[in-house]
Amino acid sequence: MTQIRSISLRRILDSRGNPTVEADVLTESGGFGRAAAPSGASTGEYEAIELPPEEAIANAREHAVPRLLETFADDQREVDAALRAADGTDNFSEIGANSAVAISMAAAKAGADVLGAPLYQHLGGAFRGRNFPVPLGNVIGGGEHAKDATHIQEFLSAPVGAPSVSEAVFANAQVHGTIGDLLDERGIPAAKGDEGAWAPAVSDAEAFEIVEEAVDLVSDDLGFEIGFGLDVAAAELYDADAGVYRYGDEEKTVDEQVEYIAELVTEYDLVYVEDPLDENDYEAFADLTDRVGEQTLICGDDLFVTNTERLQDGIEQGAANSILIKPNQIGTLTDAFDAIELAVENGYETVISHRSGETEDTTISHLAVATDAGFIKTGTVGGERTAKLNELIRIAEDAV
Ligand SMILES: O=C(O)[C@@H](CO)OP(=O)(O)O
Ligand SMILES: [Mg+2]
Repeated sequence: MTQIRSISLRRILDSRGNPTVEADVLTESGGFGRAAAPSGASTGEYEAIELPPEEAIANAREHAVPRLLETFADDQREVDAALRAADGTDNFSEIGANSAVAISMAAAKAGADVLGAPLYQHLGGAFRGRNFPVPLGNVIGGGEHAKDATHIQEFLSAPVGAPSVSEAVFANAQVHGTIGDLLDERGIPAAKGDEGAWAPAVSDAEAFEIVEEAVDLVSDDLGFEIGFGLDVAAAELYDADAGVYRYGDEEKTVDEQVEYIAELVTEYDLVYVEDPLDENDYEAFADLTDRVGEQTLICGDDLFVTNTERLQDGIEQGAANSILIKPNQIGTLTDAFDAIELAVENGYETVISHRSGETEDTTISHLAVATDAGFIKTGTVGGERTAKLNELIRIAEDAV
């Protein structure tokens, strides 16, 4: 029997040292699942609401747990519908998206446990694809993830030519290490940001130079293609009152920003550009996609927030050609699956992603394999990042 017998919720630490919600789900027959909510720093305006963990836990215990005890852990849609019904709002502001996503993911793991299947198999089923995602590895970053570093939030190594997941994961680590050496040679001290990427006090232009050199060196050494991409997180740079993007003292109009990104795509052969424009500017996203969408992936993170309605608007307007999927942005695995399905139907690439505040939870690795995602963005080094990368390596070994 997969009926849920009990749900325990507790506060645990995330990678920034902040409290977050962990859920344990136990079924009647002894199936067990445990999952924890991640947390963003550069959060999108339209994300589901994360409540202070104590409040989220108290509200979920009162409103959601009694309903969930009538559901079955292997019926993910039923579990997630019960979470939505218990919350009663569009954005999980009653029980908190942090409680919701932790319970949703823990229930999926309990369902898999009862069936004796790995999570990727339970979620993906017999007809899932046979591809593995390319890991996008954050190697230099700043923005909201590190003070006094680059304006662009993330420079992402993308080993698109790697023959296997394992080689791709190690390639990203080598790019990260090589950048450490290059910074050393230039006498640039660098601490690390929230996701383990180097956070040197260099200009964006110098970061481009260093990342390009590092991916070329590692690509030559390993003998397969490694490109790179960006998460601009442009909503954080955008000054809505003035209608300009601010890079420190320098500013760019919307048209200049589109031009700047299009030039970067061509100059560096970027394989991926996330949130190059503000989260409310579908039109500029469409303009940029029109210009460079054949050459690269233009990905909506804060733009779409894993939300099917916002993605539908983007599809209609031709804004972006890929979507970042973060289950905690929307609150449940069902909602994340629906967003993936809509994206795939419309030819949008999917990129499954971690948050800057993370735990050892590895659900996103399974989600990426289950849904045949083209990419997974989950950092390069640091225990909460390697937990997901190492799980990906294990899944690849298991799935052959
Ligand atoms: O912007 C992003 O894509 C994420 C993850 O890299 O950052 P955060 O979790 O802070 O929103
Ligand atoms: Mg982002």
